Amino acid sequence: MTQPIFLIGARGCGKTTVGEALTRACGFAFIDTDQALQAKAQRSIAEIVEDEGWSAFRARETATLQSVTQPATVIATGGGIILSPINCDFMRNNGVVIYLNAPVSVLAERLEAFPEEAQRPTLTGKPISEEVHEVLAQRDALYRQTAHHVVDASGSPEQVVREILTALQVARAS
Ligand SMILES: Nc1ncnc2c1ncn2[C@@H]1O[C@H](COP(=O)(O)OP(=O)(O)OP(=O)(O)O)[C@@H](O)[C@H]1O
Ligand SMILES: O=C(O)C1=C[C@@H](O)[C@@H](O)[C@H](O)C1
Ligand SMILES: [Mg+2]
Repeated sequence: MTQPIFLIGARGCGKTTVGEALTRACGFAFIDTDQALQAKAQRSIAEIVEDEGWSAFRARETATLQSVTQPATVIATGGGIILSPINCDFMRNNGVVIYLNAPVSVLAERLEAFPEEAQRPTLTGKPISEEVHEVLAQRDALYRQTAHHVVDASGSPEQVVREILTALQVARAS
């Protein structure tokens, strides 16, 4: 299989961390849309949002997703990639989409330990755990609708990689 693998899910579910580990396990290349977008703009996401607003960031995100997609690549996306139906259709039609699903408590704990505000400017103005709860409630159904596979992302990165590989093997065998 050389179809691109798209990792989707909430901030802190581990798309970047698990994506890097997954590439080592399956020999694919790795691309992260947040990192590619910031490198091209030569600005952080917080700076882009402050200068241009969220809708301009979202337009850049769609362009980035399309430009980085290629075979044999694991693509870690931004947490809000599913807000655009264009992105959802694009990922479903051009690869395998995996939702890294983790409970609010796990997400909030990780984000509180490593907030990385330059990449994750606030979405609601609320404290992290409140924001994670509110945003996941709005987006969980979108992640599920877009994904071909839902994987438990609350374990270690190595465990999550194993779960992804199992989901892909089961899908290939059936
Ligand atoms: N499976 C895991 N076990 C323990 N810690 C993890 C795991 N996955 C990620 N982390 C930690 O949680 C933090 C957030 O992870 P990461 O940046 O990979 O999330 P993300 O899904 O890419 O978030 P974003 O949507 O903001 O890009 C990092 O500090 C990372 O080390
Ligand atoms: O959840 C979100 O809407 C975001 C998540 C991050 O990965 C970045 O893409 C950006 O901070 C927006
Ligand atoms: Mg990330």
